[in-house]
Amino acid sequence: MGEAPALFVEDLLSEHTNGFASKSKGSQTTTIVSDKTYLIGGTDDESTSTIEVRIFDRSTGQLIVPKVLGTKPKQCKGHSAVLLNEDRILIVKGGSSPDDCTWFLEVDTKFVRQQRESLETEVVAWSKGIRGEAEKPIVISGPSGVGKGTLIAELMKEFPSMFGFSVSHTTRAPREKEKDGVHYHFTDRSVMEKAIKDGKFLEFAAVHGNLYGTSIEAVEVVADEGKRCILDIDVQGARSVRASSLEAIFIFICPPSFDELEKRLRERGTETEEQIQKRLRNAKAELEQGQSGGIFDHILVNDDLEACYESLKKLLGLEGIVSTTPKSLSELVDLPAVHSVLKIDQKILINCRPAEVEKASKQLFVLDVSALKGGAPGRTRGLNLYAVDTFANGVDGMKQL
Ligand SMILES: Nc1nc2c(ncn2[C@@H]2O[C@H](COP(=O)(O)OP(=O)(O)O)[C@@H](O)[C@H]2O)c(=O)[nH]1
Ligand SMILES: Nc1ncnc2c1ncn2[C@@H]1O[C@H](COP(=O)(O)OP(=O)(O)O)[C@@H](O)[C@H]1O
Repeated sequence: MGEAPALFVEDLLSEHTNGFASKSKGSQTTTIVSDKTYLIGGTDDESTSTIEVRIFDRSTGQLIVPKVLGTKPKQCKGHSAVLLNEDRILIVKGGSSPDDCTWFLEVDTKFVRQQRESLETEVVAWSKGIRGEAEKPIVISGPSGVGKGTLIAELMKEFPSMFGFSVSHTTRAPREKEKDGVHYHFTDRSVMEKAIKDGKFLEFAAVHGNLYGTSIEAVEVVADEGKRCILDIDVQGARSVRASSLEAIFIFICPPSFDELEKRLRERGTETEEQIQKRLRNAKAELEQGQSGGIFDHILVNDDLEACYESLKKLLGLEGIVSTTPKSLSELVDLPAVHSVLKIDQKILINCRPAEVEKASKQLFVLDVSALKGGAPGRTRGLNLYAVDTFANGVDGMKQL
């Protein structure tokens, strides 16, 4: 009996690895997607702290260094690569913590195709894999002074472990109480324009005479904390996000009347008269566009603040929910550097060599990728990782991590 399950898996792997998974040589993997070969990691340049990507185009014989979007994964001791659905490569990092071991290199997803067209160059995008059901981001729009910031602040105060704010970049000057990196990343126009050109932004728009934009990193930072992302962006930005591959819930906030909007804006006391006039002029168009359909899933009227906040909580399914702390992943084992992977339908078997594993009972993991959601820009959600206990007397059972 003894080693049977482990041997069985080894046999499967040695028989099929070349057919399903990528070839691995040292710390580099090569994955073939139509006429391109993706070379991941293993560059001779010791100075890079992240996993590098190059593409060998077999039709032209050229080696291309693509534009890489998204936060790159940090170097690791060894990784495996598996092609999924012809549009993304799953990377399983060895020697990495459980919350950093699964990454996706998107090579032909909708987002990558869009970016390839707009940046007119070869593009790939990294997206970190997140286990479990992280909820869709929430986009909140509405005219200046309607109460977006107030409602978001209440939500974050009541559910601090559930929501995280996407900190936008802007070229406008900070208000007295605004902090750089908390309310906005206050930026020079030339710096922001360059970052936009480099593909670092999910969306951007000129609003009230300034440039505002959501960086890909702003959304990723929130997902990495295991939180649901809230974006406070204008109608043009909401339209861009709607057209992008970021799945989100879109909410438009309306004032009870135009006079009330003007009153709130004046009483806030953060703008000059000229700025107030500009914001009120723009509010007319925003209200028309916001309510005309096509962009927003929900429209809320912010008349009485408490009533509006309750409606917001209701549509987000938060009624009667008490804030919880995210589950800690620290008790899970790290994947060893030496491991092999095998794709069977939508399940990836990750086999860890017994000698490398601290706990011999956890030498086989199953990564279920059948319910993937999201992806670049942002994280890939819905991963399911199980450890299969392979004790001496056989497969002992599956334990969800
Ligand atoms: N498109 C876009 N709009 C943004 C972004 N950040 C903020 N905005 C919008 O820019 C507008 C002006 O924001 P702000 O100057 O903070 O003024 P406020 O709306 O009066 O508080 C608002 O409609 C915001 O929703 C962003 O990253 N992208
Ligand atoms: N329902 C409401 N009734 C009265 N005042 C409100 C209400 N909601 C927000 N306010 C106030 O209106 C002003 C503008 O709100 P704010 O959240 O800054 O708007 P926005 O972020 O949409 O520009 C603030 O002074 C805020 O305290």
